[in-house]
Amino acid sequence: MKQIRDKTFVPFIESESLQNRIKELAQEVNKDYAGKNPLLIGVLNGSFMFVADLFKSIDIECEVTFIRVSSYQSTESTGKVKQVLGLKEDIKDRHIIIVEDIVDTGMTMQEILGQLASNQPASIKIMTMLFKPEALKVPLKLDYVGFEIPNKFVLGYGLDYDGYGRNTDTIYVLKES
Ligand SMILES: O=P(O)(O)OC[C@H]1O[C@H](OP(=O)(O)OP(=O)(O)O)[C@H](O)[C@@H]1O
Ligand code: HPA
Repeated sequence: MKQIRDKTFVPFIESESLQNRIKELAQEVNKDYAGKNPLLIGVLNGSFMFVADLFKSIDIECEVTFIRVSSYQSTESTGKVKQVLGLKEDIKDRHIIIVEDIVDTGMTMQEILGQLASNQPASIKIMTMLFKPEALKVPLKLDYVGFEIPNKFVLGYGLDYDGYGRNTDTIYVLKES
């Protein structure tokens, strides 16, 4: 069990399962993007651990960068998605893979997609480590999904509760009271 502020979390996805799945996702990228020099765009903060582990298992020519968007406070979405910040690279005619830790309502990803698509990339695909199908509020095609999970608040391996709890190699879920 793990206590973060006022909430208790229990183990949900162990490190070994996570790492095995990440290696499989990297193999898919190696196969799908050979010779295409893709640009991985990680969405900060949550994706930083996932991107780091994924990137180490990608062995084709490939670049990585990060953008920032913040929409969550506490354990519920505020529904307000801010602007995408920090993209310095020219993505025109590039093959883009957006890498997220989690797609929950999908609002963040919808906003990112819209803003990146307006820069005329050659292609855009989405990779997310976790996906909550029951929480999705907007139509989204997710190209690479690590794990589909129930609509429960999760923590760890980059995911936070009010900024805390990101620093674990296991993913935890909020304990039912
Ligand atoms: O599908 P949605 O309902 O839009 O939620 C997903 C977003 O929420 C989290 O980010 P958050 O805004 O918490 O910022 P953080 O990555 O800095 O923790 C997560 O990293 C996604 O970006
Ligand atoms: O379940 C979650 N946990 C942490 N951050 C999140 N951002 C969207 N959903 C979640």
